[in-house]
Amino acid sequence: MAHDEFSLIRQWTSRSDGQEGDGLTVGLGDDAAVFSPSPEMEIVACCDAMVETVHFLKETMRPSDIGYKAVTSNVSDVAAMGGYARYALVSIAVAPHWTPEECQGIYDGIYAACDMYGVKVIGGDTVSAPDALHLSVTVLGEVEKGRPIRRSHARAGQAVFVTGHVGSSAAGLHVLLQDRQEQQSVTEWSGRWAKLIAAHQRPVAQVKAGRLLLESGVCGALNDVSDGLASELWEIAEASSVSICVDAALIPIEEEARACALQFGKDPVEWAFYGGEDYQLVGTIEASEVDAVRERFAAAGILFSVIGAVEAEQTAAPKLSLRTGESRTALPKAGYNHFKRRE
Ligand SMILES: Nc1ncnc2c1ncn2[C@@H]1O[C@H](COP(=O)(O)OP(=O)(O)O)[C@@H](O)[C@H]1O
Ligand SMILES: Cc1ncc(C[n+]2csc(CCOP(=O)(O)OP(=O)(O)O)c2C)c(N)n1
Ligand SMILES: [Mg+2]
Ligand SMILES: [Mg+2]
Ligand SMILES: [Mg+2]
Repeated sequence: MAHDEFSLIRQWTSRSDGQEGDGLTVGLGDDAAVFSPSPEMEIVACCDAMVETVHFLKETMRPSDIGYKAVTSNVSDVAAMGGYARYALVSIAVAPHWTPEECQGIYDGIYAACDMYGVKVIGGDTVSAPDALHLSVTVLGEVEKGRPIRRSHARAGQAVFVTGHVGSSAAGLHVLLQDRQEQQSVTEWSGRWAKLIAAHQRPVAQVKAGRLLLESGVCGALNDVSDGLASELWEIAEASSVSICVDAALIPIEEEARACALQFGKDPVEWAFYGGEDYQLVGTIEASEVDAVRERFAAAGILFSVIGAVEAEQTAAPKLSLRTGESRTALPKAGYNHFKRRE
């Protein structure tokens, strides 16, 4: 890119001009940003990166999708603590095969997601990279003091639930990668699998669900689904020293994902447990409060499915098991893992 980084930064981030106010005393443009959290709240901080070839290819994501999803995955982590996001810091390392226009597209997606979640971009970093684009986003959010929802707070007897559908993003990715093999372009896919492709490219963080769960006061543990349902449930079970049993028939899998799996000879339950990137919330609630929580979710128009139960830890029994009819099988601790790939 034959540009200097200073003019590029100005170009990409001009939408952050004049953003001071409402707790932000120094916005983007100085050495660092300065802000105060709202009274009665504490700060929630997280950071997720996206790397070309690992998290996306030019064939699977438009530039704006990359920016949008990088913000979403962070807002989703804040939602999984019961909080809401307020500020974002964006670090981008640009490889030579990315044009300034494509990078502008990434920022269009970043700002689109930030507008949607009420987040201000207050800083970042711009550097060059030799061979792949890296995008790292840090989000700072807020949650009521002393009330963040922890993944270690699942208790035996609680019900296990998940919001929305799981497995759709993996289905969309499968279609996109199939498409790539057939040398088509992402933009040509608007037909049959559009919903699944959108689930992969433009996931939605479940902020409202997280807030609702915090306000209910009956949520035990909570995680967001980035690596797959199995991995997230394992994390909850390990952190809480409990066992979890889920029922295969109760896993909310979209009709389109089932049809897609059928077409490509894949297993939709496998996508749900081991696919990842759904950014739904999975957690536990007091069993006696299931109906009340279900009603709150219905009123908010959010899909809420009870999928299993928390059990006391038993050394001989598996941490995570799947009930299919009368039989019960152990679910391995697998899912997306950066250094260990599933066959
Ligand atoms: N390189 C790192 N340095 C410091 N902390 C990290 C690093 N990578 C991950 N973490 C922390 O480890 C925990 C688990 O990370 P991760 O599995 O990526 O969570 P998630 O799936 O929710 O994004 C988080 O608290 C995260 O902030
Ligand atoms: C080209 C391509 N191949 C594979 C994937 C699948 N994939 C990449 S990373 C990932 C897991 C989520 O990313 P991670 O960095 O682990 O996020 P975190 O768990 O930290 O939120 C998945 C399912 C993808 N999105 N794109
Ligand atoms: Mg992470
Ligand atoms: Mg998470
Ligand atoms: Mg991960």
